[in-house]
Amino acid sequence: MEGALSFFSPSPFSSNRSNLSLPKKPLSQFSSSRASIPKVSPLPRSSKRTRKSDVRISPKTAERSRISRPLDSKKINIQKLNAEVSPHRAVSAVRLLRIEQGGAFADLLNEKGRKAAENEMSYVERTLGFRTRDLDDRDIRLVTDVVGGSVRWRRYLDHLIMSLCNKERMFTDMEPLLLQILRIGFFEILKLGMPPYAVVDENVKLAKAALRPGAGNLVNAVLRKLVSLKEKDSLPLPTLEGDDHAQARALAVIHSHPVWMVRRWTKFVGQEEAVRLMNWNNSDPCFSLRVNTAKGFKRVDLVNRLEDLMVPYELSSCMDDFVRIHTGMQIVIQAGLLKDGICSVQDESAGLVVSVVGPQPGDAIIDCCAAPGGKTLFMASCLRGKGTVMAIDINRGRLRILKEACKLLNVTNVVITTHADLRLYAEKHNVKVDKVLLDAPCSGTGVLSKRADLRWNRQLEDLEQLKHLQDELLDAASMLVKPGGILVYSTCSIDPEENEERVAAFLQRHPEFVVHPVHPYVPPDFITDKGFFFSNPVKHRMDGSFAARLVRSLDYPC
Ligand SMILES: C[S@@+](CC[C@H](N)C(=O)[O-])C[C@H]1O[C@@H](n2cnc3c(N)ncnc32)[C@H](O)[C@@H]1O
Repeated sequence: MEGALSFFSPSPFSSNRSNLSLPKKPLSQFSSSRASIPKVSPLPRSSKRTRKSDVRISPKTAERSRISRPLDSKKINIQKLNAEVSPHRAVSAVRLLRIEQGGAFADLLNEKGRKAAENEMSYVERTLGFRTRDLDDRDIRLVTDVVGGSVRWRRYLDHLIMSLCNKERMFTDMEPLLLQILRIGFFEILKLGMPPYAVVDENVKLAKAALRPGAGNLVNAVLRKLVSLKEKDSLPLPTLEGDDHAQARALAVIHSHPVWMVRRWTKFVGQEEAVRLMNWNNSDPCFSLRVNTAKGFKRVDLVNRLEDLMVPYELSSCMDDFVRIHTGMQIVIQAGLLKDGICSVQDESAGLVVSVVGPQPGDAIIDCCAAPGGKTLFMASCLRGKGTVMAIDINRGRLRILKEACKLLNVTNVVITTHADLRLYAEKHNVKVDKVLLDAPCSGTGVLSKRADLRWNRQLEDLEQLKHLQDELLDAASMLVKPGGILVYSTCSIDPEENEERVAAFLQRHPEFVVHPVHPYVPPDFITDKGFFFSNPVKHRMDGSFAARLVRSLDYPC
């Protein structure tokens, strides 16, 4: 579970649709050609070939699209400015292209907001050969919404795009940039409710400028077809019919998830609950802030700052140091609340896992898979300067982020970082401590609302590998627990095979451990009948997390 705000963590920008200020021009100004919707027909063979070469990115553009260091903004040639194309669409299209090529995350604009925006524009220039005007705050919000949303709704959008192309080949052969532009247009019309003809017009302009006039015509035709079908309320979406598999496929399109996830959740919790979960995953993420007590701040200080900034908040009902905000994260960032170490972005579910560990001043704790450090930092602040948290992680880059965060939050005096593979570390070192947290690598199915692209990066086959790794890491972590000490196993997965089943398998292999029910540590609403902690995204309106508290018996020799 990644609780700390970092480049790897979810974008802190709340996707706040109610804050969207839609294009201010009257509709009529955008709808230059409301004439009949051209039919998108397959091209004749000969012209198709011509067109195909036409639609491919030229070698020069392809070269530009190669992902490398962004240009120095000072060297930018003003002649490359294209004032016609809307900045958020150009940036979104290039960003989506980079995500597809594996060169970027969906959650893009972190606390370095302005700098990130400048970098994004450099990528636009490299890829498209022109810049647009700079992104303003509204554009940044739009990029966040459009990129996150287009990634999240990809299966749904692609189903519709494919249905509106007359031939499947036309969709499968579509050049990547053109596909991104169509996804943006479909998402803006169907999910952001932007004025449709403005969306058509603007995306046509982008396609013409970024590709060629023909691509603009195609975007025009397909988007207008969409607008017409939407107006008639007859979008070509699958219906819930047939056997379980057919229904899962239909749900996977309608709610834009992988079929395997739909099938799995339907099996575990039933179709209705699976649909609720998918709706949650598709909803705008809500963020929580943890006040940094290690720097002497109290929750009331954070609340006062939020009130000054007019950011609406809710006090967490289950965690004293936390507040929830649904909107206004960008304001929080710009006001420097994170940069100044007043608070961190951390989901309450991650905070509750720390409650299960129950760190007390004077404890010696090992956080086995610690980076980027959300839980390490919270545990460290609970120690109030007495005791230690050893933060182990195999990933050097993520560990570096953790170290920086320790400095920012003033907890370097109690945190020791160790770059190691936990399995090797546990074998080589005879260290035994009071409390060990293993926040294991997992499928992340509890955090899909915040991690827009995660659902597409996970395969069913990954589960087997993950389960194997989780078992190995549990065995290693158990070696670091002193007799009478505590081992907390946690994940940000909602899958029983990564949670209860891993604990059951561990207890079979390690009779020296028993389950210690989590009743004293978290509210009753979060406790399973086996005494584990579990936050259910639908029920608790937070990320899904699991934690088991295991105690090493005093009677077994180490
Ligand atoms: C779920 S994340 C941990 C999130 C972290 N606990 C937090 O709250 O910010 C899992 C971490 O396990 C680390 N990891 C994976 N395999 C590991 C291994 N063999 N030894 C140590 N760390 C490992 C990954 O690098 C990743 O940072």
